[in-house]
Amino acid sequence: MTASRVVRVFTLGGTISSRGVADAERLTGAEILAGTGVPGVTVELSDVRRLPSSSLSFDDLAELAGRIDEASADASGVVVVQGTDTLEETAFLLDLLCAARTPIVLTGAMRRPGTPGEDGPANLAAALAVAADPGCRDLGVLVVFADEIHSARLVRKTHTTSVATFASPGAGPLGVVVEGRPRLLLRPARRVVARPLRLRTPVRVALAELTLGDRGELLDGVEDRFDGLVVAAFGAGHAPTWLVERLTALAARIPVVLASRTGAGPLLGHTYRGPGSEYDLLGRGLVPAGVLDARKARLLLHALLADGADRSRVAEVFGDLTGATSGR
Ligand SMILES: NC(=O)C[C@H](N)C(=O)O
Repeated sequence: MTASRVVRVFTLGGTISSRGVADAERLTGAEILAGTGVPGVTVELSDVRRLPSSSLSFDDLAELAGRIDEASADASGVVVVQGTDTLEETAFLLDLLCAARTPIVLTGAMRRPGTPGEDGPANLAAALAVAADPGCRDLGVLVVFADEIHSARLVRKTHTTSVATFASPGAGPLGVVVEGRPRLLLRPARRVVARPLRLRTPVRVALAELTLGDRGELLDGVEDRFDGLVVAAFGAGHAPTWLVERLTALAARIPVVLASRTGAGPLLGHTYRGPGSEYDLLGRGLVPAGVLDARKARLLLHALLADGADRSRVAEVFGDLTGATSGR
């Protein structure tokens, strides 16, 4: 008989814990997990927060990252149960902050407990199976939802209500869970950062999406209010010609990362060369987001600056993600 594997579960709240529509009607972790057993897996449970995921903070996640690393010393894996609204961001932030090599799996639900076809129990069971599987070590933080296994680096919430809301656009899931067993299709090449980052100092990083006819009013004074900026530009990294000087001036004051508002595909700086093209903007000191979408680029810039990175380190880390020439 094989020994049972221990999976440590941390709960933060979200729809999976919502008995009703009021915040006060949240279930405890034990209530969420009641009836969701996976053969051969022993669950150890900690209720950490009971919040809608839109109200989770960097401090909440930094504390959780410490607890995950501690728990990973003697558990086979970790499951974080939370709301889906910010799950694509919390997963990636934990990926940057955690040292653990055991599986760290985030999951939640789109349908409240007790509603027809509630998805919480199935998502939880699949997450526990992945967290307990030694074959899922060293994959970075994972999101398991609707029987798919996604990399924190690529996953996005793509639908307001669908139970199949999580997808990795342009890449697809790393694997699937079939009849309770994880099946990996791909392995990520390597970690985004070689060592875990620490949120040592408070920083502010803004994300500004460019839109048709944008005159850039939202960029006014950004350099005085924020320590860094991510611009979600058009297509493969394009801005209107009239914003080029403004973006150049901003990049001279604070790190400015150039990402795409499309939400998928790399930003490498290889296509157009005219004014406002990504080639032009990267030559003016903006840093390419590479394979990261704008939200994840914002989290990486935030974590790097909070860890004490200077501009050259920021350019180096993002440059490594692109394999392309990074900004000055
Ligand atoms: N499906 C969910 O969990 C959404 C919820 N509002 C949350 O993110 O907390």
